Amino acid sequence: MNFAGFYFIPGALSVDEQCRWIRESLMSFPQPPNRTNHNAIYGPINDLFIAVKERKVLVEDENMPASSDYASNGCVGNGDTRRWSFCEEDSVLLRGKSCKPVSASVLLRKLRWSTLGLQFDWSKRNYNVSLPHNKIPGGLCQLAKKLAAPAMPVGEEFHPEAAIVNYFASGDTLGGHLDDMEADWSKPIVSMSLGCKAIFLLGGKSREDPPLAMFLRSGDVVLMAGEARECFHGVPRIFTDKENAEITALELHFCDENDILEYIRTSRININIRQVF
Ligand SMILES: O=C(O)CCC(=O)C(=O)O
Ligand SMILES: [Fe+2]
Repeated sequence: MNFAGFYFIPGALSVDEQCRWIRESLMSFPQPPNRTNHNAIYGPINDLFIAVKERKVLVEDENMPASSDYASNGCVGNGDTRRWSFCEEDSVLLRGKSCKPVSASVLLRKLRWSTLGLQFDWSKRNYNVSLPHNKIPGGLCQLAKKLAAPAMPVGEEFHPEAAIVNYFASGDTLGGHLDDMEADWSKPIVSMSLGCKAIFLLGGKSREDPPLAMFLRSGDVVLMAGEARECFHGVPRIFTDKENAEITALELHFCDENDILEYIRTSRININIRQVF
């Protein structure tokens, strides 16, 4: 099989870099205008990770009028009716809400993806350039340019325009797929692995081609360019048990940050960065 354009760079990220991008993936990447899998149900959610630390719950408030005034109060909106907000769990019990509150920690556990830069529309499977968005954060942009260099056509520079952050909890998988919504396949996808070890399968151009299996550990980077852009790939398994997760260095780093520590012990984060046009 032809795997030209596939690069596996083990240990490309230092432990400090891994910790930085894990922290950003939890605290800043899910922030609006970036969208997450929770948008479809709750609208944009602000400061999810702070709400986890503060043990808050998200509740629906039918009486809350549609108003941008509420945004500054940490309330969140669904479309143009701002109905969901983080509250203290006790205050919800006192108010006797009919709607079941959802704890911020459950929402964090169920966070499956967030999108940075140009927003990917999963329902239409394309980039929706009309959705509000920020540029890819500067530090991530610089890192992606540096990492992409070996897979770039001579004399060209990688321009990161969009990124998808995948969050894997124990038991989560990513089925075999192609990333074919970008205009220019000669540019690589830069894919960073953080947290628990995973199995990555790199198949061929047909779903029937038997895949090559490899482990991806925290700090490993994969580049997919050229021929490899046309190869099916997926993540059938992550390892969350102590012996196989291989995250001891991360655990030591996060020993004073209990919420991150608890999260990463049973999770994998993948950040993949793309040039769209
Ligand atoms: O999680 C990974 O390593 C791969 C992610 C991926 O293929 C994707 O998001 O398109
Ligand atoms: Fe992919």
